[in-house]
Amino acid sequence: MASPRSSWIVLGKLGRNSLNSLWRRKRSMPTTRALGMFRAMVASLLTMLVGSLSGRTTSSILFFLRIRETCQFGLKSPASTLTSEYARQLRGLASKILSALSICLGLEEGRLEKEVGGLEELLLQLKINYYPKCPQPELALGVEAHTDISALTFILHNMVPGLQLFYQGKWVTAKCVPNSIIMHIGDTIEILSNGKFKSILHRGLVNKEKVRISWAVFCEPPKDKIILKPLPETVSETDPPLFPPRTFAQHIEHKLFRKTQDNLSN
Ligand SMILES: O=C(O)CCC(=O)C(=O)O
Ligand SMILES: [Fe+2]
Repeated sequence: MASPRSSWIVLGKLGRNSLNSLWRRKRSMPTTRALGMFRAMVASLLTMLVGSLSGRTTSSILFFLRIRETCQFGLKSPASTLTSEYARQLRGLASKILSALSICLGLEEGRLEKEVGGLEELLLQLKINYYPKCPQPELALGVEAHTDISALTFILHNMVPGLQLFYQGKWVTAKCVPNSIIMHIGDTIEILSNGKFKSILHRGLVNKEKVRISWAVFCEPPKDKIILKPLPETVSETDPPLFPPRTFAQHIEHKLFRKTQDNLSN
């Protein structure tokens, strides 16, 4: 496997070159998709601009891509080959981790993998987070506290601290360990395991001196095909189901609705 270090260099290049490449290839793409991508990028850049003009330093999602689409765009650069290789390797890693988690739950090895859609349906999505430098980091928040909706999330970053995890009632800054990859368990696994594995609450902070960039790959089940609910083996009389059955799409909707309600009541 390409080492995490070489992978983030490559992904960094992808982040920098993607606007140009997409512009160049825009004509050969279906118009609606090209427009969609373009709008998303303009929105991200505007967020950055408004943030810096108003003195409010925000983090920006600079880019949001499906890895499979990246490959289909056929970006003719070493980034395209390495990015798809990175996706392929991550997919293998996800399988191994899902096997280990299944065994921990007393399930058959391939069970969780099957429950999240198997090889065919599990979707890998890449999101690049760009955190601008901020002279007063205590007044700004990059990515607000959340849990990931994914089954698993894999993160590489440019070795600038900023990721924090809510652990034992406190925010703890994740160490920057060279040549390592960060993995989160997301809501999907929390639901299937009936809360035996926790989807970790985390956030991203801006840094006073350095730009921070992170590349997060979310491994997600299909939106509508699968009903997510605690697996029967994880439920008992003393361990009743903690989550109602919902598709992934319904789970996202439920989270957004809850967030809106929370905001309204604050
Ligand atoms: O920037 C990071 O390290 C984490 C970002 C994150 O939590 C996310 O994109 O969901
Ligand atoms: Fe996250």
